[in-house]
Amino acid sequence: MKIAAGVTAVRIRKYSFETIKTATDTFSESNKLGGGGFGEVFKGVLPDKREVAVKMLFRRSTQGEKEFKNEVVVVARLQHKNLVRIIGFSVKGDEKILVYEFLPNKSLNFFLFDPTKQGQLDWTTRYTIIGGIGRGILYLHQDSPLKIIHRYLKVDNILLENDMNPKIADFVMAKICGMDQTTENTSRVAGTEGYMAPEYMELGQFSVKSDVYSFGVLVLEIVSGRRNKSFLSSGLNLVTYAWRLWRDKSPLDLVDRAIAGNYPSGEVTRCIHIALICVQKDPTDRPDMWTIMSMLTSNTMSLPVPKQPGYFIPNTTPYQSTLRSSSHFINDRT
Ligand SMILES: Nc1ncnc2c1ncn2[C@@H]1O[C@H](COP(=O)(O)OP(=O)(O)OP(=O)(O)O)[C@@H](O)[C@H]1O
Repeated sequence: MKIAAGVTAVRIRKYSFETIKTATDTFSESNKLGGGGFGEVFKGVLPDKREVAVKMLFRRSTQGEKEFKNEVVVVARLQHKNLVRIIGFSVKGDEKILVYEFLPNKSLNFFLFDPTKQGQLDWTTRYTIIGGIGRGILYLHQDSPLKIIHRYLKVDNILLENDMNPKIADFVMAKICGMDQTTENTSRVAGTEGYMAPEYMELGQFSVKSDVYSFGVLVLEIVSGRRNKSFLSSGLNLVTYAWRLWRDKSPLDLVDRAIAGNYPSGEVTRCIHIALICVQKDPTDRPDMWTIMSMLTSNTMSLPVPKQPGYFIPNTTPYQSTLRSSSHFINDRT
């Protein structure tokens, strides 16, 4: 398959199902890297000895084919240091498979939330990861041949290279928008609890600003080493907790104990400040990714005072929702 991407043509290969089956040792449990709402991921070795990650979409998923084509078409056209690279795909009947470059460090969650590995993420590494994710999103929103809203940003979808360079993965939910299009609506709200902007969960409205919201949550998680949804203290999640600390003028209480005392307080405070600007309730108050990146890279640019953050508790949803796993949220609105 050859798909034009701006001036560059991107080649992705179609593999036979047998090749993929052999590469993954018949999708063996020992090769399984993980799985979520849309499919399972296995490590594989191609006949040319290249290590790959093979994503097999769930067969019975009614959205399978659509999501599959979406991911192939979208990812094949994207080329950036902070986006995972697609190598090929395979289709056999109902089986739909995507083949990606393999990243040996797997995803950010394996480091961030594991007490034995958190220490490997010193502040400099965390700051570099934040910058890389931001550059990846900026490329999607503005610099790539297409304007793309990812809609599925979360630590589990941030893969890490050996040098800890982050790469955004999982484009099953990605949406290509017209360059002048600002907001879209969907009747099928899907994503991960804790990362979805309130207007997306409540009204099905998504835009680049809903990705900005997810970026803000990611930054708070990277700074604190805690998951937004699992961190509940007296009814607070990470976003509301960070906001309260900010208001009480003690934002640094948020910082992960694994890096206690080992960070530049000014830079960390600025990151928390920027994250709170990203998670503001009203999407029009959230700056675009270009402005966010300018804020991150300049120490002199003045930052607005963040307004109250937005968040949404799925249990209060007025319409039927389906949780495919504890955190995976799909909401078909009628
Ligand atoms: N290219 C890759 N290289 C190495 N590991 C990968 C790669 N792609 C995915 N993985 C690992 O497989 C796991 C499962 O991937 P998957 O895309 O199903 O993500 P998920 O976030 O767990 O699920 P979902 O996105 O469907 O909710 C990831 O968390 C990651 O650790």
